[in-house]
Amino acid sequence: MTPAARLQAAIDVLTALETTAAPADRVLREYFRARRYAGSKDRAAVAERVFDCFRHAGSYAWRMNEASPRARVIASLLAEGADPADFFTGASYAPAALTKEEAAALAAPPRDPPLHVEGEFPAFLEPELTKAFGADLFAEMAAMQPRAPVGIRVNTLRTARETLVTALASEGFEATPTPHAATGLRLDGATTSKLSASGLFAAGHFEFQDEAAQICAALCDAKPGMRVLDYAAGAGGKALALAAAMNNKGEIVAHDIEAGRLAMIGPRAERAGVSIIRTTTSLPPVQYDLVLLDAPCSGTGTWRRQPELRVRFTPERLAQLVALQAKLIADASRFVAPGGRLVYATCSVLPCENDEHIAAFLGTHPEFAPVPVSDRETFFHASPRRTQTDGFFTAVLRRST
Ligand SMILES: C[S@@+](CC[C@H](N)C(=O)[O-])C[C@H]1O[C@@H](n2cnc3c(N)ncnc32)[C@H](O)[C@@H]1O
Repeated sequence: MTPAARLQAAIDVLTALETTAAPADRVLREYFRARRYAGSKDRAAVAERVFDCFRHAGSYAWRMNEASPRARVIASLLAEGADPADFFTGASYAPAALTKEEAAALAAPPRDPPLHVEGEFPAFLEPELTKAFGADLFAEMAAMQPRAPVGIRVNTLRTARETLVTALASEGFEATPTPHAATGLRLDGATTSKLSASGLFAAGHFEFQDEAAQICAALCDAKPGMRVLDYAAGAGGKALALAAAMNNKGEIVAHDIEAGRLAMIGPRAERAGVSIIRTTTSLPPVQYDLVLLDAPCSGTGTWRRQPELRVRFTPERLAQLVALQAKLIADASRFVAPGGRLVYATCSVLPCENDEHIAAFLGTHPEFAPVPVSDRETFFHASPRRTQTDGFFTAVLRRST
């Protein structure tokens, strides 16, 4: 593909993403499956451009007075010091020549951007993000821009962290132990597709999981022999981490509203050597030592990995999620036995999805009290800037009676 054809491909993919809720990497895969002539360098260049246009969606649209995929791709060229007119020529496979309006926008001097454009976040989130980060807002938003490193969780049922570091090195992967999670490794230069092709992955020596999610699993303090309910287990990322912490002894009930997600747990558990997880979409009224609610959320903590979420998120979706989370906390809490713990977690950095829910829940459920996560913090607040992980929240609550 010519450089100009790659730009047209990026415009096509960004346009397709305007009418689907599918993740950007899946849409990219489908786009190139139908275009076998594109080589790996073409695919990488188009993907890089698409993600860049999501990471900088606000400032690119501001620069061009227009948020269309084409306008954002033009602005992305400008940002890298190229002249868009050299590529937007209308030649075969190249994007159509610049319009008069586009040329005028490019010629105009840059205007001072408003706060949300400078911080590259949706305007409606400004109050929430300001509440979350205060004076650090811009620094926090800047830390959410670069691509995240690959994070893996060492499966201690199969191997030890040091052993896996050595084994990965022999396959050409450089892995560094994570500072906070005892089971974590960080691989700055690797890709998930290369790592998942490794025999070590097939043999269940590791799972893909960011350090923040591993810290959340550690805060659950799951012990061998416990009875555990993972109330929104999805494909089982946390349930598998809990099973390893429990040394595969005890019982984990993995519950979710979506049977399709739960179905992914079986093969993952088998690979990991885990036999204590049972999946279900309906729960009898039985109580557990530990109930984890890893709630559906905005995913604002994962913007580094899924930059398209910045553009796709709406006030209506946030309101729906907040209402659902409040209901799920109350629902999940009924399954906690006296003396047991409820752990609430999200990969969101917004107080309305995190601390505010817990404050409201504690106000109406005096039988629950927080168990501080450290000497400094009652609840765990992670962010790329604070903890060099994804953004994440965890609250641990103990039930007295
Ligand atoms: C953040 S994801 C869970 C991720 C999972 N714990 C992991 O570590 O891989 C949230 C899950 O909540 C589930 N969910 C949404 N509404 C639900 C409900 N009413 N009851 C139970 N689960 C629900 C979704 O299907 C989704 O799998």
